Amino acid sequence: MIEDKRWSGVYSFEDSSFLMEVLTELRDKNTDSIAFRKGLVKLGRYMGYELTKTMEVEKIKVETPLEETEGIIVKDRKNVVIVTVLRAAIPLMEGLIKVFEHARVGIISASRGKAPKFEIEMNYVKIPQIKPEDTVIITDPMIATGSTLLKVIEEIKKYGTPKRLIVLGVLAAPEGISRIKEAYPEVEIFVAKIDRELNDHGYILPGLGDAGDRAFGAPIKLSTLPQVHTIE
Ligand SMILES: O=P(O)(O)OC[C@H]1O[C@H](OP(=O)(O)OP(=O)(O)O)[C@H](O)[C@@H]1O
Ligand SMILES: O=c1cc[nH]c(=O)[nH]1
Ligand SMILES: [Mg+2]
Repeated sequence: MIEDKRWSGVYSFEDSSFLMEVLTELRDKNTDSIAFRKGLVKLGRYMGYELTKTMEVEKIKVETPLEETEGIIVKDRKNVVIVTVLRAAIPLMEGLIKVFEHARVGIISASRGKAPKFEIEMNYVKIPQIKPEDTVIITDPMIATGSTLLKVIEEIKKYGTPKRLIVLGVLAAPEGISRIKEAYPEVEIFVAKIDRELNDHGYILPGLGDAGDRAFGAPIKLSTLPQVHTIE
């Protein structure tokens, strides 16, 4: 993992050829949604594993069948709250929870409106109580304008003050990172890669497109459905 010099507490995994290969598959426009979801699960799992390297460990004694020896436990692994931002973070969370199997899980729905306002609709929030010993990991694959995460972090803070507040994503734009770090300097950000910029519609370049749509298919507005059935 590499700390980006432009901010403090912002890390990418560009030094991991394995993670960069998974990211390359996600970027590819020909990758279908099955492979896309699998890629996100993989990234969640292996970025979660990398994250454990930043956690406090405690030395313990362990009895093998033959003799006593030294071992360790990663203390903070047991005090994790994963907050999943719908929709695109679902597969990422599936991978992450394999590393943090004790995690309590919060779910927040967030949907970003169109440019230039990027208003965030957030109407489903279920978050467990956050304790001082907790590490909160917010999972959202894309940090674009940062509007979604600013609103999500503001909400999460109502549930308690954790030991660490971490954002774990796949791609980020510098604009989004700067907005989050300005508002919440204590938040740590871990992403597979920091991309170049945003386009006029708020999409990350070179990016991977709309993560939610690529993982689950593009939603349609009910009003555009042909009225083939009537419900009596
Ligand atoms: O940093 P921002 O500019 O706020 O954009 C990032 C958000 O956009 C996407 O969600 P989207 O609103 O597309 O919802 P979806 O996951 O249901 O597709 C993505 O999953 C982030 O939550
Ligand atoms: O590039 C982007 C920006 C926001 N949300 C996405 O899914 N992709
Ligand atoms: Mg989307």
